[in-house]
This record gives sequence, C-alpha cells and structure tokens, in this order.
Amino acid sequence: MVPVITIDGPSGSGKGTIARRLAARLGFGMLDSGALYRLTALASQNAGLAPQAPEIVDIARHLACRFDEEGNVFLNDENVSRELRTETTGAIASQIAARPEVREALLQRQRDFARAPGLVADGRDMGTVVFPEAPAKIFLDASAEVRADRRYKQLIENGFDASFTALVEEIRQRDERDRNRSVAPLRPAEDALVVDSSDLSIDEVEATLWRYIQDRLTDRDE
Ligand SMILES: Nc1ncnc2c1ncn2[C@@H]1O[C@H](COP(=O)(O)OP(=O)(O)OP(=O)(O)O)[C@@H](O)[C@H]1O
Ligand SMILES: Nc1ccn([C@H]2C[C@H](O)[C@@H](COP(=O)(O)O)O2)c(=O)n1
Repeated sequence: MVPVITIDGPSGSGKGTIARRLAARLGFGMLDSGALYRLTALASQNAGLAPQAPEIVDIARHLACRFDEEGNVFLNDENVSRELRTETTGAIASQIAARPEVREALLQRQRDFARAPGLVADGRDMGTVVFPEAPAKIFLDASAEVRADRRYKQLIENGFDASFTALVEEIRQRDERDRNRSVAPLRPAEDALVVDSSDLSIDEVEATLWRYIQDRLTDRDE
C-alpha cells in the first residue's frame, strides 16, 4: 500500500507549511484537502449559492480544478490561488464542510491522491476518516492567539488587509465549527502524534516530525 502521512490540525497551526517541507524531503506527493473545500466554496460563491444550497453537492463532485508544481491552484483553468486563501473563503469553506453530503462528494477525490511513492495529506480528518490506515499520523496544534499572529503576518506579507483582533475571533469561530460538527469533526486520531507548535519554530517542528516519520516508516518496513 502507498505510504500516507497525515497532518491534521486547526487553521494556522502550520500544517500546509510542514506538509510541503516533508513532502519535498520524502519525494512524496501532496494533498491540501482544505483547498478542495475552499474551491467548492469559491465555485458556489461564483454561482451565487448560499452555503446550505443543495446544488453545492454537485459542485463538489464535479470540481474542475488542478494544482501545479509551484503551488498554484486553478478552477476551470483560472488561477484562483489568491482568492482561495482569503479568510472569507476559509469561513465559507468551513460552513460547507459541515455538510455530510459535501464531505462524501469529496471523499474519493481525496483518496485518489494516494499514489506511489507516497503522499503527505493535510486537513482536518485525514487521519480519522480519509486515510485511517496511514502509517504516520500527526495532529499539529497551537494556541488561537499564536495562530492569529501567524495568519496576520502571512496576510500582511501577501499584501492583504488584516486586523489581529478580527483574526482571533474568526479563528475561534472556525475552530468551534470545525471541532463541533456532527461529521468528521476536527480531532486527533487515536494513534496520532500530537504536537503543540505554539513555542516551536518551523525548523523545530519539522525536526520533531521528521524523526517520528522515520520511525513509523521504518517500523512499517520491518
Ligand atoms: N512553527 C511556526 N512558527 C512560526 N510561524 C509558523 C509556524 N508554522 C507555520 N508558521 C507560519 O504560519 C502561517 C500559517 O501556516 P500554514 O498556512 O502552514 O497553516 P495551516 O495550518 O496550513 O493553515 P490553514 O489550515 O488555514 O491552511 C504561515 O505564514 C507559516 O509560515
Ligand atoms: N480535511 C478538511 C480540510 C478542510 N476542511 C474545511 C474546514 C476548514 O475550516 C476549511 C478550510 O480549510 P483550510 O484551507 O483552512 O485548511 O475547510 C475540512 O472540513 N476538512
């Protein structure tokens, strides 16, 4: 079976950053599952649909999207990388993601990313629902204030307007929704390594996870 490394955690915990580094080191592919929910949100918004509209299930099932090597994301051949990362798109994605039928529509598409030589998949339910047999599962956390601070710096660096106070509130609301929904709520898998990165640099997180992954992939080969 293709080895899959799952990285789950709340918004701004550093999943995407670490997933990219680990995938590059391992020579594995990547799945940014949040991007699929964000693309569904964007396509629904473009179609003028509210998050509860029944048509969104079909939109999720038939998303025409692609990811390139540089990290760009395309929806119907349009580069939507920038719009995709806004807090508004994230908040709508979180609402849409609470619908079981939307999650079901995106399930197989996510599993199809698992191809040789391996996959690093980040999201909210990678270790619990999408890849429950993964040999290495990570849950990356950090306090809401630290995550809001990271997001604030990221948004300003990328030329977006941002308010730290508003970001803390948005992050808390998104956490609340993602953790308390009835289907695939955000939580660590029972066999996940939980790492709180609040006081760790990106390099320190990577070093800790690298050791864990080496152990897990070696155990699997024996
Ligand atoms: N340990 C860390 N220390 C400092 N900054 C960090 C750390 N980890 C990540 N960051 C920074 O925090 C920001 C958010 O990280 P990232 O996008 O990887 O989070 P995420 O968990 O993937 O968020 P989302 O789920 O919303 O996509 C980035 O600018 C990243 O460089
Ligand atoms: N596996 C996933 C990935 C994402 N979501 C939802 C919940 C998030 O708030 C939203 C945006 O994700 P992000 O890009 O910030 O990682 O999408 C989910 O429910 N399950």
